[in-house]
Amino acid sequence: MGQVDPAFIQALEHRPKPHPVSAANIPTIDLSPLQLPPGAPSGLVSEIGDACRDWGFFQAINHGVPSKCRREIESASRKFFALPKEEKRKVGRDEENPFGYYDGEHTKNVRDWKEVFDFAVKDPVVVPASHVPDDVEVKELFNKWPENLPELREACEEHINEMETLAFKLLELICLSLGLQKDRLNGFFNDQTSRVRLNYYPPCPAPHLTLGVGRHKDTGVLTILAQDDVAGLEVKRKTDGEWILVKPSPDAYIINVGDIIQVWSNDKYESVEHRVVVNSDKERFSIPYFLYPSHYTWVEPLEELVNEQNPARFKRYNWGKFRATRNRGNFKKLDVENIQISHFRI
Ligand SMILES: O=C(O)CCC(=O)C(=O)O
Ligand SMILES: [Fe+2]
Repeated sequence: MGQVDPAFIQALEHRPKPHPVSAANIPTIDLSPLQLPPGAPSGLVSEIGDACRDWGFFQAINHGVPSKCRREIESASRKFFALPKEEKRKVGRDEENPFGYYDGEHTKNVRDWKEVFDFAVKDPVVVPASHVPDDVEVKELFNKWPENLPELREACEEHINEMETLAFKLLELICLSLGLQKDRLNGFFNDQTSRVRLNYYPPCPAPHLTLGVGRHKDTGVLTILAQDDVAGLEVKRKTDGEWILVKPSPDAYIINVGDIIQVWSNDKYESVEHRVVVNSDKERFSIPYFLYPSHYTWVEPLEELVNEQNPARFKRYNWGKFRATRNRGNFKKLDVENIQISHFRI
């Protein structure tokens, strides 16, 4: 324990189990029916609906993303994190702009054993100037790219294009599975605030005491994650609360529904807790793409999905202000719990 700063040490009940459950796995869904002509019969929509309802997570194969694109961003990410700290800090995150490199993130007030590099899908992206509810001012945020690694920017921009296509296909499938028109949600993304994170989890001398990312739920609409061949992601199984280690599968993407889908669907699809365990000898890389709506979106249960028998379970909240409030907590340790959708529960 002496080797690790106490800021990283998890409370006893949150430490990783020595023998995680890995016999079970999240559902695997073959997306190749998306290549069929429209209207062709397939069980895809109900498979997606079942996975979203029962797990909140699934693994997508035959997703149509070229493996070259995946290899290029993975390789550029490795090169970036291998740079000296001073180089990485040249594109460091600051209180004004949350994009770029950062190695001090806290999840639920415990420091994560990781380094990250964040960038927005739209550059610049428009967000609220502050978390203060009455402040209507907005600001533009620009991505920061390392000058000495131009291939990082190229690979990331290619990745964004591929992920965007996949994200909107998945969103259509999720809409259909909820009985909605397939484009029902598209209007929320006109000024989308989506972002991508490169995660680097260095080997850790005390993996039994720390986490790469503490338990959390993703705040956005959905997340598309590329993980490398080192296991680390654990998903909380809905049936019994057990942490399930997701087995890496080359080329697959791991999809999970975020808090916004939970609210839109009025709890039909829950945003499920997950975390990342680290290990003492292997480094691990992962790349989540977080699909986020326009900052001015008011998130609330969709009117088609509420009625007298099933009234709205959440009050509406403003997405941009929610994120701005959350970003304060990620940047420094706060004395209060981070903002959660549960605070808007009716
Ligand atoms: O690294 C992973 O496998 C997951 C990371 C994650 O959950 C996140 O960044 O929100
Ligand atoms: Fe996450």
